[in-house]
Amino acid sequence: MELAPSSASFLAVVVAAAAALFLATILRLRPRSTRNKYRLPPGPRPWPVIGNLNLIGRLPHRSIHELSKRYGPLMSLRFGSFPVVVGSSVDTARLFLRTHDLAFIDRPQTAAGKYTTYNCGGLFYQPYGAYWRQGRKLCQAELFNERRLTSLEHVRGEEVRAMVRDLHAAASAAAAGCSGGGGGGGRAVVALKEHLYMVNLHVISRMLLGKKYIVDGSGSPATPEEFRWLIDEHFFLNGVLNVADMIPWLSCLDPHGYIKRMKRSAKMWDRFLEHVLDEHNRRRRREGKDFVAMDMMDVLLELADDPNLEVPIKRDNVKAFILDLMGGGTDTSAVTVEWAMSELLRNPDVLAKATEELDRVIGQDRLVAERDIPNLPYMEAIVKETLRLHPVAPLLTPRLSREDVSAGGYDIPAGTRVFVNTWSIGRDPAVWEAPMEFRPERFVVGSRGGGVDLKGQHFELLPFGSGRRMCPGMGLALRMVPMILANLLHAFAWRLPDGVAAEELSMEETFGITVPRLVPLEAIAEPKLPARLYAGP
Ligand code: HEM
Repeated sequence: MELAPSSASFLAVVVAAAAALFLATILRLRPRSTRNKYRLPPGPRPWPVIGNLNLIGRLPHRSIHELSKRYGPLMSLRFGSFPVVVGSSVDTARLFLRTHDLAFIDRPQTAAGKYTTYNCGGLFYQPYGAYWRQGRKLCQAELFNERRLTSLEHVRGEEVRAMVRDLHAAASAAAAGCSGGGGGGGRAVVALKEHLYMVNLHVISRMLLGKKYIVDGSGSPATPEEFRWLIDEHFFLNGVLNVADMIPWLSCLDPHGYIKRMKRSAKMWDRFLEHVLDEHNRRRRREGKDFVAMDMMDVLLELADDPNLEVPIKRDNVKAFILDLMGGGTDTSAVTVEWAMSELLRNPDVLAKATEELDRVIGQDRLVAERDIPNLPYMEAIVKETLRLHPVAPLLTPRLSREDVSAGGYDIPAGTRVFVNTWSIGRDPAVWEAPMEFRPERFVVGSRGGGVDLKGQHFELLPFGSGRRMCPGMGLALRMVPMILANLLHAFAWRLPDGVAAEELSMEETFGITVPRLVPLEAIAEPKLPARLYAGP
């Protein structure tokens, strides 16, 4: 939800003009009735037209965190025409996501949903109802159940080994001065995020589409670079605070140019998805009666032909579904591992302990396999600690109340946008000792947080949300993130480029639907295992 500086000044002009023009009328027409009829949670007084948008900065979770300190853990805001409620404590998170789960299960419909996901045709923007339930069931049955995930362990193993191979090649090239090295004094400086994107993209691509589509020379309509840009753009546009969503009469002006960008990104996605869909349809036609569905796209296309389906699936729904899952499966885990590596490079003691655990459990003559993860408790604690301080979606993703609800002594009217600030909860000194310190030890069995998991049952740690709408990809993410991280640490010795002190490493964030590092992490990777282990799958 970022307001770019130029857009912000344009917004200021529009808003000032609008406010001046409409002030008198609006003040008369202001929804006093809402305030009178409902006992809303406390919050700052909204301005006409803009509501409290003037209080929300470049990083909304931080602005909202500051406001919550003043107005309390259950707070009312107004974004343009829409009422907003924010929960910033364990108790309010429980109210929204467990006690009243069904009342807050919808999502607001936005321009991004309309333009970038086939008119909200996938899972993410879908209102609660038969179609959404059918989609979630399908995900569980075809992709994310334990049996299916286990059967695809070899796919994840191969792609992680390929990532280690590619990183080794990039590090060697950088060390030899052949590519974007520099700053490492002849050492191997690598841009980690690119590798993290690709490993996640390849895994989700093989799971959904049966093969890797985004590889050079594959005939795909998008190159790896274009696709990475497309995913970044998609996540930015779907998280951005688009003022036109909040002040509907501004939407025809498209004040920030976001809608134009959404249409452009949608076109590129569509070209890619049509290519994949056509390829799948050709095999179906070729194989006729012998056709067997091999991947999620096949399953969806078969369902699209099924006249008995509870809610019909159309071609655009197939594409929207795949798009939501490809986006969800690529960016989130990459962002998490990049934050984990940033924290480890800032905390050499933690890095040393993680390395010691890997050396002891895995040894020096193999890479880490998925089945090793349960034997690496410190690694698991690092993942939890990373997601506590750097939840990928700090405000979860916006929910919408379907009915009037009384919660925590206040009223929350139907149609209110609801956020849970997990970023605040992760920093709450009433919940966490020394909350600003990166201390995985707090999650090790026997310590106070030893029993806290991140699967939506413990409201102090909710990176995947909780309740019926929580992340369906959690099982995959909890396999990918520790597996990638463990192999990065086991296969390479890492340090910051020469001249960058640990305490100087920037930890600035940028905001979209996920919150990645503002500046991609660059670090020196030195191989430390026998050469044959870098040969790839
Ligand atoms: C570290 C990794 C991940 C994190 C932290 C994460 C987090 C989240 C969160 C917070 C939500 C919103 C939940 C809510 O509204 O309460 C969500 C929704 C979603 N996630 Fe994830 N996610 C991750 C990985 C994945 C993966 C790997 C996939 C798919 C392959 C995925 C697919 C989705 C989808 C489709 C939704 C929308 C579900 C719906 O609205 O019904 N996510 N995720």
